[in-house]
Amino acid sequence: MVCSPNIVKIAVIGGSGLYNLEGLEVIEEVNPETPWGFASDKIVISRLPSGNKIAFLARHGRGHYLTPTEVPVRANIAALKSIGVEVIIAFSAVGSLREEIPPCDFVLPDQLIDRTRGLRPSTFFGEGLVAHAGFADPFHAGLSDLIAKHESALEFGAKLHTKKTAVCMEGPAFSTRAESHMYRSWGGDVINMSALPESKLAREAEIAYQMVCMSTDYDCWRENEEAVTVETVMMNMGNNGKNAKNLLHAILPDLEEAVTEGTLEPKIKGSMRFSGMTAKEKRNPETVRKLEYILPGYY
Ligand SMILES: CSC[C@H]1O[C@H](OP(=O)(O)O)[C@H](O)[C@@H]1O
Ligand SMILES: Nc1ncnc2[nH]cnc12
Repeated sequence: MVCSPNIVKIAVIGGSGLYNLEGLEVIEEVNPETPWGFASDKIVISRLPSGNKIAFLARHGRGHYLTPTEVPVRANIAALKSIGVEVIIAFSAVGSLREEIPPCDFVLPDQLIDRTRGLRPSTFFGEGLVAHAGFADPFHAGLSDLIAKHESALEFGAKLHTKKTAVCMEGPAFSTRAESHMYRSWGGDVINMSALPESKLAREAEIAYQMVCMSTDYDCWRENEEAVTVETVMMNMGNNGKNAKNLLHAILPDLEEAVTEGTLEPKIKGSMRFSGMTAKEKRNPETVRKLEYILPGYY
């Protein structure tokens, strides 16, 4: 029997080098049309040993055909929300801006610097409905703590670093050396092209979101060292992909329990309920209708 997909609470977004979850029984693939279009690829729903389900979405599509700027992030988040997702673990290949984060180490950032350039739709709001999400802490502390407990699942001598700052740049070209030095001076620890608007849209959709960064290179700030290339990134993606799966399999039992029992803190569900600013009579009915898809009954 095919179960209803409408109770998949945990999702994984896979980035560069992580295009599927192996070793799980795939139940079905879904591709809902959201008010913001279709997701990057079909969402693959698998059964966990416990009987619970998990959703997987390849950020750039399976086969990696979307640039970071082209990823339909609103559709991705809305589609996950529509199948019941409450928690997202998002994997991302990152450049390291710190000596102590070598390639193959993992990082759980707790802060974020936005260096995207306004090319990506980055909110579900606007067009006749103004609302503001709290985003002081862009990642989920409870999820981060839960993941950090499983550092020992990492192979190849990889370490897991917590409470770091990620920089999200536009791309697709990598940074200049001057930019890389600037990000270090700003306090950036790792850099990618994917943390935004993904984390922000997850917050607007009331989904608990933690990015798991997998270091692939030292970007281009090290004097007299070769700057990052796709070749460097690919070289380390094999080990990182294996460790991503190791980590995921280690955290899932705790994560399933926390999600089932509703013990993850802080609570994200309900955080948008009083976020709206627009007077009822001034709200655009079309926008209200679209928002019903992610925040039913709120506006
Ligand atoms: C392949 S290097 C640049 C690319 O890698 C990261 O992708 P993802 O976050 O999906 O793993 C980074 O954000 C860039 O998009
Ligand atoms: N150096 C880098 N800059 C931006 N995104 C990246 N993803 C992996 N390495 C990166």
